[in-house]
Amino acid sequence: MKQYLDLCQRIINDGEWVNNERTGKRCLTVINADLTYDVSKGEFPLVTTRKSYWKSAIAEILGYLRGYDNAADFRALGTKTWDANANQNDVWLNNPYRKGEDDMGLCYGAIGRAFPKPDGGHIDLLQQIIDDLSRGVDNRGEILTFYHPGAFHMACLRPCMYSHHFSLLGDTLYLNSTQRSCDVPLGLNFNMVQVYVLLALVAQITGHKAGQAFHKIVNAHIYEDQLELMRDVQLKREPYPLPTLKINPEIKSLKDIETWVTLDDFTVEGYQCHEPIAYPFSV
Ligand SMILES: Nc1nc(=O)c2c([nH]1)NC[C@@H]1CN(c3ccc(C(=O)N[C@@H](CCC(=O)O)C(=O)O)cc3)CN21
Ligand SMILES: O=c1ccn([C@H]2C[C@H](O)[C@@H](COP(=O)(O)O)O2)c(=O)[nH]1
Repeated sequence: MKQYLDLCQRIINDGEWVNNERTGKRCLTVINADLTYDVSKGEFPLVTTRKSYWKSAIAEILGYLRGYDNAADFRALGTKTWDANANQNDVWLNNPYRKGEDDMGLCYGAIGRAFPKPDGGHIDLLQQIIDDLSRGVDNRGEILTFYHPGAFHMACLRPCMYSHHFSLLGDTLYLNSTQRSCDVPLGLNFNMVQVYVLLALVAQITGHKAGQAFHKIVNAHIYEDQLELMRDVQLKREPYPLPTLKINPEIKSLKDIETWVTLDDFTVEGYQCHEPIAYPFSV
């Protein structure tokens, strides 16, 4: 929690104003932040200085792991977070590749579960990683990437947290996740939860202990219409102790994640938080 609040404060103290063409808004911006979550110690990084919708965050990462490319599928899992990007952005609405209502196009899991090969066909990057890790192999390139510049024109948004690199040391699994662009008041709330859950889940289904997750953020920003709420409300609050996350131990394979896992398989214990803050969202 401290590392999150420190980053927010750093943006306010040292950030520079940058015009963003896509959203038409200015963002107070810093470059480079490194956050660490110790999954082995159960340090679940849930923001306590406002109500944080952790179920929505877990639904997003489950949808990515399932290879979803449609906001309706994300809603069925329990999150509306893709509705706006799929259905309210004029550039995407006028894109000839958009397949209709709720389509997100070729991004996130739609790439990671079926990465197009230059010589034809696809690779299921996640399945390959799970297979390797399950037999104790780390080939030093266990990288789940959602980043495919050749598909950007066929997607509603480029992936923000675009790479997840798993490593095995003995029987402990580590994760390095990289994010190119980060909406600190809204997105990062979710992204911290997602990095933690990704390591915990993959460790569980591949039969390893979870170690640390390292989260690298390149462009960390606060939109101009979010600044006052962050500076004058959220940062004035004292954080509470971190809660803990429990994952159903019956989740044992990628197939389980793809077929029957729901948000009921995740519980958060001891979550004490301040009042919600409704930050404006930029489409
Ligand atoms: N500008 C922007 N920021 C983001 O964080 C973001 C995008 N766009 N587009 C793609 C995804 C969608 N994500 C989202 C979208 C909406 C919320 C949001 O509205 N959160 C509210 C309510 C959450 C709820 O009720 O489930 C929040 O208070 O956290 C958060 C993350 C993260 N990403
Ligand atoms: O997981 C996510 C997804 C998106 N974001 C934020 C970061 C930016 O504010 C926007 C994306 O805009 P770009 O113009 O494509 O950078 O969404 C996030 O923080 N976390």
